Formats: sequence, structure tokens, C-alpha cells
Amino acid sequence: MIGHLYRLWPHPGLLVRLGLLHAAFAVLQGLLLGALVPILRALLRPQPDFHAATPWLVAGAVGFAVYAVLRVIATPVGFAASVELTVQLRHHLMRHVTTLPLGWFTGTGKARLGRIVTASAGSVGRLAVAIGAPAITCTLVPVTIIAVTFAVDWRMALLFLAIVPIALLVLRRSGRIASIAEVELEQAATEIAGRAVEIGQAQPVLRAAGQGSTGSVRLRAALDEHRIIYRRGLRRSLMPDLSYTGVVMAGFVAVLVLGGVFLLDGTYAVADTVALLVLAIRFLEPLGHLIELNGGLRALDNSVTRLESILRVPALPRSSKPVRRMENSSIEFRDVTFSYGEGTEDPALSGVSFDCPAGSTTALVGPSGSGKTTVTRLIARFFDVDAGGIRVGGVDVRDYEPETLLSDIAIVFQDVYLFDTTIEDNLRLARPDASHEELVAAARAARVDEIIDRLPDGWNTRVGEGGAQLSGGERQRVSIARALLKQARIVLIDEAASALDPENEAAVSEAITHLTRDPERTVIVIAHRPTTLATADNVVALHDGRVVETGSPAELHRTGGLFARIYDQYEQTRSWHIVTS
Ligand SMILES: Nc1ncnc2c1ncn2[C@@H]1O[C@H](COP(=O)(O)OP(=O)(O)OP(=O)(O)O)[C@@H](O)[C@H]1O
Repeated sequence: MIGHLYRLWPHPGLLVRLGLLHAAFAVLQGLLLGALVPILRALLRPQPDFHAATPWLVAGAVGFAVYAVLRVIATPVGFAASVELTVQLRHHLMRHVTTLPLGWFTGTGKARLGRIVTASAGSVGRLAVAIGAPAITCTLVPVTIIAVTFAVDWRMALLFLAIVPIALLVLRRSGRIASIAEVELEQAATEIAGRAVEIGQAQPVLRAAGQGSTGSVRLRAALDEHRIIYRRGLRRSLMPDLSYTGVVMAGFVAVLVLGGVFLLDGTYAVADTVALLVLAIRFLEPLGHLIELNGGLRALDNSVTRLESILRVPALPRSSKPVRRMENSSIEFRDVTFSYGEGTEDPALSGVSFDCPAGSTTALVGPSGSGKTTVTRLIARFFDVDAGGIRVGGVDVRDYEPETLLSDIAIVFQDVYLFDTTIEDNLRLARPDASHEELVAAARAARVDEIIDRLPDGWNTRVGEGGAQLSGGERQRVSIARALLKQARIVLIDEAASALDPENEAAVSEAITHLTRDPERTVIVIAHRPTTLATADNVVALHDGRVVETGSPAELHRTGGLFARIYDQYEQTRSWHIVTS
């Protein structure tokens, strides 16, 4: 466990200093108690020998003063260390997380990350001090006392020594049970958190279906389960905990019996007996205290394991000589095969090859699940391909410095997430140093200026969590404005598949057209509207992860294949919307 903790922190200096401070306490405590033996031997006799006791009394007083000073220092140091260790750990985690493939950030990945960065990192920082430090004391005090006792009487020291392995054995068993209970409780707590979030997110759907209370029923079930697991953990740990206390008590009885026998047969003087009893009490007391720390130690161990589970996720491999300049914005897929890995049957893409010359606009079409989104994810290197290669500007995406690649790529997702801040801040995210004129120009080109004019505080209107104050089409326009502001030479767009109102439909379409006008910019758009398809230079039609057609929209329309069918479907849907709206 100590090794685990040590490896967890990038700069374990603070942890080591804290550990050494508590180790010093423990040894000092043991030695101070050891000093009692010569003092009692000198004083507990018919003619007390103050001369012999004085050096030990002085040494004891000095030792006690040092101990007291260390204790006073240790309390605030421990508190500050706990906060500092948590901060260090969170920074370490976040630094690592920024090197992970973006594909790792799925729903579960994000939920795990949230829980580990908040709860687990917090408990490791807190428990490392609140439980780890006393655990060092409770282990080293008995060890020091055994060593001191050997100097007084080897038989009693051997008895102390014999108690340790028996106690540790029972402690281990109790620890295993505590560990299982902690893992179960953590799972139950995650379930409760999930249900609570679900209640919040699903309220509109649940109420629309007249099931407003369904969410709370599921939450109540999760809470009940948590309580059952908690009680089960308590029940299971009762016997091992009692056994441990029994072992410690039995050890004390054995010490009393041995001390009594040696006192009666004259082996021990009264002073020796009193001193050894004090040593026995101070030996058994921290040993007994270990059982109370056991649950915390297991929780610490499990939290460390959870943190390590993220730290062990391999970072996106970096080239040893990364390319830091993108020559042009051409994109080539060469025989790309990619599978999402565990739990997926067929590859998402198989032998996909196509070219997008610099400055061109390519529309990706195909039925749901045909691999369109995967194509865009691979260009931005959310994942690495299994076979084949993707070249951007003539260089394999794996050979770029990740920042170089991403600084020249803008992505417009279907579900655009906006931060709960002003429109201006949301746009500036793309380029914080953009001038006001550039900001206004990007907004105008994406027709975000019309949205701003309508909002009560214009540029300074907060858009709500996730951009809830804006409609889907408006959010997508903000996202396109971001892409324009970023001046990225490659833009990947997942056009909103759902129907937009006519105003948004026209605005989004115009914004996309604006993006495609730049002769330097390569645009790949997952197209769901005939107008967008019509503006494309090329079309890549996918089916079951394979390219089935490529060519210009006019050519493909003539050949009457998959593209033509999809185009006609889009047209029909559009006319249907126009008729019904
Ligand atoms: N994160 C993921 N993990 C596992 N499989 C995935 C993941 N994302 C997509 N897939 C699978 O990969 C295949 C291609 O999916 P992709 O999202 O690229 O298709 P698509 O053409 O964009 O579909 P849609 O139009 O519905 O968005 C599908 O079989 C899908 O189930």
C-alpha cells in the first residue's frame, strides 16, 4: 500500500516527509516509554536512587518536549498536507487525462472520471493523512516497544512478538471483508449518483409520459440497496472485528499471567513488573486501535486502485519526431479499418479509401450506423486506426504533434454543447485572442448576429447549462461561428439530422456554405439536407463501414445508387415538412 501511494504522486516529497514525521513520533513514544524502566528501577525501591534516575528523567523530559513540539507542528502540517496532496493528485490526473484518446471520453468514461477526480482523489488525499499517519504510529509504536522490551526481559519481549502475527492474521481477514464492503458501497453510491442525475435529465420525458414519480422510485430502490449493503458489511465484519479484539485482550491476559508468575517467583522486581505492564499497555493499545483504522485503510487502498485505473489508461501514442506544421488541408483515407474494440462485433470501418483535396467539400452519406461519424472521429484522431492510414496535408495523423492537428481542425457536432456563460465567451473559446471585429465577422457569417440581436443582453447573454437558452439550430450556428473564428483549415460537420424550423434551416445552410467558400478550407460534412449535398464537390457514400460510391453529387445522382436514393428520401422528407408545417 505504501508503495502504491508513493507511486501515485508525481512529487511524493510531501508524503515522505509526513510519513517520516509520524515514524519519528512512534519511535520517540516507544523510547520515552523505554526510559520509564530505568527510572522506575531507580525510584521504586526502599531507598530511591535519585542520582541514577536523574539522567533518564532529563532525557525523558527532553524527549517529551521534542514530542510535544512535533505534535503541535504536525496538526496544521497534516491538514495542509491533506489539501495539498489532493490538489497534486487532481492535477496529476487531469494532466494524464488530457493525453488520453478523445474516444475514451464516452458517457461511462466521463462519469468515472468525475467520480474519481472528486470523490476518490479527495478521499486518498484525506485518508493518506487522517488514516495513513495514525496507521504508521500504530504499527511502529508496538515495534519500538518490542525492541525496548528485549532490553528489559527477552521472555516478555518474545510474548509480545508472538501476539503480533496472530493479530495481523485476524486483521487481514477483517481487512478483506472491509475491502469487499467498501467496493460494494462505492458501487451502490455510484448507482445512487447515476439515478439522481437520471431523475434530473429525464424529468421532461418522464412528466410527458405521466411518469413523474418513476425516477424517484428508481432512486429509492438504489438508496435501499445502499442501506442493505451497508448493513451487510457491518454484519460481516462483526465477527472478525470481535475476534481481533479477543486476540488483543487474550494477549493482555497472557502478559498479566507471565508478569504475575515472574513477580511471585522473584524473577521480576516490583519496578520491572510495573514498567513491563506500562509497556504492555502501550504495546497493545495501538495494536487494538489498528482495527478501527482498518476500514479507512481499505477505503484508501480501493481509492488508490480506482485512481490507478485511470492513470494506467495508455496515453495517445506520440511520434518521437512529431510534425509541428500542416502543409495543406488535404485528407486521404488509405485502406482504413477500425473497430471500437471490446464488445463490438464487426469493424465500424473496413478498407475505407477516399481523397478530399485541399479546399474541397465532401459530403458523407449513408444509413445510420454506416460509419460516417467514425470517419470524422478518426480524422481528428479521437482514436487510432487498426489498419491503413489517414493522411492530412500529406502526413499521417499519428505523426503530428496532437496540438498541431487539433489546432487546424474545427468540429461542429450535431448536439452542440455550449458552456453556461455568455455567447461571447462561448465563441472566444475557439480563439481567446480574437479581436472584436473578428468576433463580429464570424458571428455575422454564421448568422449568430441575428440571435444576439434578439437576446436581452446581446453578446453578454448567458446561454444556460449546455446552451439550453438556445434552440438546436441556434447552437449549431454558434458552433459554426466558432469554427470560422478558429480559422481552422479543416472543418468536420455533423449536420443536425432532426428537422429545423425554416429560419434555422436556412441560417445553418448559409453558415455551412460560408465555411465551404474558403479555398484553403477542406470541409467534410455528414449531410442530412439536399441543400448541403448540392454544395458538396464530392460525395462518399458508406454502407456497413465500407465505401460504396464516390463521385460528384451530379454523377452519383445520375447513376441512381445509394446516394440517389438517400437524396430522394431527403427531398421527400423536406417536402413533407414543408407541406405539414
Ligand atoms: N463509441 C462507440 N463504441 C462502440 N461502437 C460504436 C461507437 N460509436 C459507434 N459505434 C458503432 O460503429 C458503427 C458506426 O457508427 P457511426 O456512429 O460511425 O455511424 P453513423 O453512420 O455516423 O450513424 P448515425 O448516422 O446514426 O450517427 C455502428 O455500428 C455503431 O454502433
